[in-house]
Amino acid sequence: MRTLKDESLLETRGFVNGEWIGGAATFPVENPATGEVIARVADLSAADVATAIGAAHAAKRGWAARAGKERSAILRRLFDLLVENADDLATILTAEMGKPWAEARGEILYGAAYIEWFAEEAKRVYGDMIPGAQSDKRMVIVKQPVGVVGAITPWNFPNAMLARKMAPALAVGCTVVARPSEFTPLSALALAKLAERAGVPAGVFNVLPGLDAAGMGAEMCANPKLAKLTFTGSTRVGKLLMRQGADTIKKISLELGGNAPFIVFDDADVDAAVEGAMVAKFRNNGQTCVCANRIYVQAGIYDAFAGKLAEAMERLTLGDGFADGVTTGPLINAAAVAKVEDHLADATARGATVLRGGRRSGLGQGFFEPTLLTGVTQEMKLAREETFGPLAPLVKFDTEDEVIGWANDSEFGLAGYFYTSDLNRAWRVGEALEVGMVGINTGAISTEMAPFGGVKQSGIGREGSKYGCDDYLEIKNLCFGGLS
Ligand SMILES: NC(=O)C1=CN([C@@H]2O[C@H](COP(=O)(O)OP(=O)(O)OC[C@H]3O[C@@H](n4cnc5c(N)ncnc54)[C@H](O)[C@@H]3O)[C@@H](O)[C@H]2O)C=CC1
Ligand SMILES: O=C(O)[C@H](O)CS(=O)(=O)O
Repeated sequence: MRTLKDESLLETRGFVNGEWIGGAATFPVENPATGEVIARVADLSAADVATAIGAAHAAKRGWAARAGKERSAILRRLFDLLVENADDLATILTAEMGKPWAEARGEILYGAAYIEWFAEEAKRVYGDMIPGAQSDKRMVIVKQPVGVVGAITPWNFPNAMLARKMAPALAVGCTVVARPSEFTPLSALALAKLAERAGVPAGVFNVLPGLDAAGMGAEMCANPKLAKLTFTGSTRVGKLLMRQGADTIKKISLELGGNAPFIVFDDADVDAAVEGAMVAKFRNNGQTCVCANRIYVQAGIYDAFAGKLAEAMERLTLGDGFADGVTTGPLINAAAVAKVEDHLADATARGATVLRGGRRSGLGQGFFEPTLLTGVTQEMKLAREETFGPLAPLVKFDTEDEVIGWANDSEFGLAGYFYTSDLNRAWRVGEALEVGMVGINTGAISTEMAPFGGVKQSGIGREGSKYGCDDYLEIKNLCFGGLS
């Protein structure tokens, strides 16, 4: 790994109640581009999670009692530290996750933007005053932090997905026990290191790496001192956590899998649609939950779009994320490559044609060539399941009604995209797509300023935006009577 300006940011211990602690053992973190072990990290346990929840529970009263402006100032300092250390944080992120360094640095700034946003929201947790139902009554509606929050996060955005959770939680006065993906714990531990430096008090933000994901998650779901669980990851695990939390009626926020349709109508600006598809499909090497998973192109422009997209894909340069000029890194692991190959094999066996790519790269185990497929149909796996990799499947359609029916024919409903020059169609299709977020003539929809989340089996709740604190607050009615 590249040398860090501040080597202390490469932290391998867990952070519990303001202390850096080791585990009974350690586990390796590998660079997905090279297979090199870049660090061995403390393998904490479900028992350690219980200890951390106890510490977070003990800390919550004092943290909630601080003025929002005080919490705001600490989060603002954390934002400043993230920006100041963005280069080192990007190096750590690229080393453990594989995305190109420039994209990793962009993620650090994206995660920091959530912290900046909620540093401001910390000062705006407003309530209401309701006139009494009787003349001697007045009702004051206050919003209070839910308490201890468990956060379980994925490997594909190891900084931003945790920042998107801990920022609103801390802003409103909650405390957090976080468990990052075993593939990418270092970015979360570096965030904890900077949170400590920013003045986040002991017990308020805890980060516990560990291999026993199931046991650590089960402890969060069962522990009565934990009020809420927030999870980003697969729909499979989200369903499991929801079931496990039922016994204690855990409040839950879920950011789960996607299967985004990307629709190009005959009246679209084809060049703009191609650029949008390059962003929506190949950002993070196709490893985002809002990636275009299906690309529907209307018959009149199908051949033109396919040819231009194939040409644009030549700009993608596969390689080690630390190498200059690389736009596309490795997939996270062998299982991810196997899923891409499974979807590709199923599609070609059912009649799809590989226009470009279609095989592993000679660069190493995690590298797969960005692939363009034509002749794809709804029956193929890659139209029904989330590929989470660099497959661009083109499906030809004839009418608007037909493509909306296909786009909505999914148990997922996170994001969708379409290109058109017809304003009436923009409203019709935007309102018809059964998703939480729609890109209209753009492939880039993610920002801290807008609510992020989905419908159907893509999740519950929204992250970011002026709505982003709601999931961390309870509403209480203070009813004053006997007034004269
Ligand atoms: N909606 C969204 O914002 C996002 C959704 N995702 C989805 O996540 C998936 C890819 O990310 P992965 O990390 O592979 O997902 P994953 O669901 O396998 O893992 C996510 C996290 O859950 C943990 N985990 C796994 N099994 C668990 C269990 N039984 N109990 C508790 N925790 C458990 C993992 O260690 C990891 O930290 C894709 O489906 C993708 O769509 C990923 C990022 C964002
Ligand atoms: O897929 C994810 O992990 C992120 O939610 C994608 S985004 O927020 O960068 O769009």
